[in-house]
Amino acid sequence: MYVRHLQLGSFRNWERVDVALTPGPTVFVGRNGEGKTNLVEAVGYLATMSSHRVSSDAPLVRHGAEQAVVRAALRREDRELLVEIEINPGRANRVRVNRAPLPRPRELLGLVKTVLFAPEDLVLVRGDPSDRRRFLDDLLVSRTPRLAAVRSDYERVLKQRNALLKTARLARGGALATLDVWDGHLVDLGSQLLSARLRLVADLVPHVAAAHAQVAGPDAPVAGLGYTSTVPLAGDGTPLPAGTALPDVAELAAALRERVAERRTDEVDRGMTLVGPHRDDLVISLGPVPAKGFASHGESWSLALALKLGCLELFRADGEEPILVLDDVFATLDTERRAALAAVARSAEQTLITAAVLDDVPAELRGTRVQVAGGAAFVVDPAVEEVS
Ligand SMILES: Nc1ncnc2c1ncn2[C@@H]1O[C@H](COP(=O)(O)OP(=O)(O)OP(=O)(O)O)[C@@H](O)[C@H]1O
Repeated sequence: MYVRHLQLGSFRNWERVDVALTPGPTVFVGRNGEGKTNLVEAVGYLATMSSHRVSSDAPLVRHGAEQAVVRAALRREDRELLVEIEINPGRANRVRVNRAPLPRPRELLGLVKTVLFAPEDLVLVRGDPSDRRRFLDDLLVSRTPRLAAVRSDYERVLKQRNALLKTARLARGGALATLDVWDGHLVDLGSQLLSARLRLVADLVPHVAAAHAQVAGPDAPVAGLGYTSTVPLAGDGTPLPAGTALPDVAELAAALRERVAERRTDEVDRGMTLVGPHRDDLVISLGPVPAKGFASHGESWSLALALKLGCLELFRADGEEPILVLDDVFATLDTERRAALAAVARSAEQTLITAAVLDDVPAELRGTRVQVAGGAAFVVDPAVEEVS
């Protein structure tokens, strides 16, 4: 899949911009603050309907405007796909696909596949569990779009249940009867989400390990993934060996139900839901030790990159070719890692790269260049450049 044309209106610093794109690598180059990342952020938004840099939509709308528009013509095999998104902070976004409005914007999720690697991804290794949960859930939804509803329903149930627990605490247990109903929803949706995450982590393990060996070299310790949960699981938090047998949804639901019952008094005391996938974590390890708190800066970078390249290979194993986005990453990588990433970037159907300094980008990726300057983005014709 590749973006053939990108048009933005009132998105970040762009009042209006139109860029025609081609398959293969494209480098967006320009001085700091010209809007290069904003362009690729919009491409990422097509896939996840969220930004890789901020957690809400408001900063995406140009100062002084009410809404932002992202419009992209994509090509997937021989088919054209036109995606139009109106970003309306504080109100529902509106999405059209091939000019037909989608009843629910989230129906877009899964249609456009991207793998985006950016400096922000260091939080996957060093950040909070919520950063890793978001990574897992975005990937889940992209691979299995029906899980978008499970994810958002779970979040809604959690909110309602937390509100009820707070009331229960204040009213000294008065609202507990209603809590049983919410427990049922929590268990039903939570076990589906948990099961899907465990499956996803198991599927990712071999791809991340292979990508890490490619990026960090064959002598580096093996990168592993595990999952730690508020629901007791066999081997909790330890790296999942390839081919691990996973519990099914019914087993997870029974375990979650039991745990919810055990923690009820604590939950009422604290006025919040203490059990469920919203408290879980993806554990990334390097050899025998967890990466968080142990891995050096360079090792953390390699792991974050391996996670993203693992996603790319996972999509490929599903028969999909996602758009690869590399935002501002080459300048921070050493020679070996640059070469490893360049090899992957060349293999992708489309790779969109941003860089402030062209020389930081490996020469084999510099073919097509979009100069970003003074509120405009224009493709540089190498023939014209040679003459000038
Ligand atoms: N909502 C917004 N409205 C207007 N301008 C914005 C908005 N959000 C961000 N900007 C501006 O967009 C500009 C460009 O941001 P961007 O991160 O894309 O730069 P860049 O070209 O990738 O720079 P760098 O090389 O430093 O990474 C910044 O000057 C920022 O202030």
